[in-house]
Amino acid sequence: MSMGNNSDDNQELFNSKYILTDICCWNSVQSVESMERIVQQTDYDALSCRVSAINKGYLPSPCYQLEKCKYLGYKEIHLEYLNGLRQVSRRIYGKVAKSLQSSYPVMNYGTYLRTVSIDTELNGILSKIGKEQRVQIIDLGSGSDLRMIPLLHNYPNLKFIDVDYAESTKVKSKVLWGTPSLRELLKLQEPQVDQLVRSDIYELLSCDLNDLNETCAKLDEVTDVNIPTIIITECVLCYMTQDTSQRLIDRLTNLYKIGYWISYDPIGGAHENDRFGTIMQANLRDSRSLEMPTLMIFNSKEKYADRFSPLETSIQNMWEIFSRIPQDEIKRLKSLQFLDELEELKIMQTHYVFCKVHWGDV
Ligand SMILES: C[S@@+](CC[C@H](N)C(=O)[O-])C[C@H]1O[C@@H](n2cnc3c(N)ncnc32)[C@H](O)[C@@H]1O
Repeated sequence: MSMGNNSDDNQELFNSKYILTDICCWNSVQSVESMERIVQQTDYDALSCRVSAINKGYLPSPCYQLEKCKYLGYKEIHLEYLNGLRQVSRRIYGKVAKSLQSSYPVMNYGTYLRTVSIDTELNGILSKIGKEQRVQIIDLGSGSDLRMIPLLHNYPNLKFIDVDYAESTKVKSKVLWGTPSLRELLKLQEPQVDQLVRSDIYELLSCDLNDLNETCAKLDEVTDVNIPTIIITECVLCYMTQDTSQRLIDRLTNLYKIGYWISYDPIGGAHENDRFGTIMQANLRDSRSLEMPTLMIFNSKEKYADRFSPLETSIQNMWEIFSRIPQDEIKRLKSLQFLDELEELKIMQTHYVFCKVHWGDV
């Protein structure tokens, strides 16, 4: 078994606490809403988790994000975005603020781990490519993520494309445009009626990733298939079906000649006594009518990575990544909040994976 302690007691703890709050921070049953809207709302959780990790000092990480990635103004960018969001939508801001109230240390650790892992990997790839040749990042299901801002600042040869449902991109577009500092950092042009903000270095695309033709047609307009391309799916493939996610992977890894894919997702757990995935699915279904169709299909690291076969792939669970954090950084993390649930952190983080894929040269 890959995940250590798996007792019923621990699973019940998860049932009552972490699984519910990790993905689903408010409890209203939303059976009347379409699945698209329900999935789209998971971005508010991701944003509130990030803001919580910033408020408590987990992010930005001095050794990973500041020293290695040279991210400047990380906290300020997020607080400005949050302020902008309050102007654009009191409803969404209220949801984000509400879920901030239920942020546990294990969740802050989880947000820290996923964020620094992706940022460090992105920085490593971009440094390897250098600043001479053009490169592009496509963040599929980007939600409110703001990592394009420090990356675009540090890499003048980079173009960044954020992709999400129309509702998400509309809100993000309004917030970015309505916040002068962010507008300036991204060199944004004023959006035309019914259009999204854009600039030479940044594109915000609205499309449903399940609609492959629409997605490829829109990407075709703003990307170059011949330059190195980094694709990010952070907590996104888990909301798609096996078929549609596989078709997306196959199509994009064929389309872009030189590519890197960074994917982060939960996995259900493969051991026969492992109830993490089934409890998570039940909680999501009951509390939000939300489905993760492949959680139990790609339930191990090996099965998750297999989706990218035969490409060069490496995959780790987040507990493995946690175990390699330098002692100084661990000491810093421990000073932020009292974490008495190390076993729970281990169970949770062995059920999240960080997958890196590469194809073509460079
Ligand atoms: C849990 S949030 C993660 C947001 C961001 N990647 C992050 O980690 O902060 C999932 C995001 O994926 C988007 N998403 C999921 N399925 C999608 C689809 N079929 N088409 C477009 N966006 C999708 C949602 O709208 C949401 O913004």
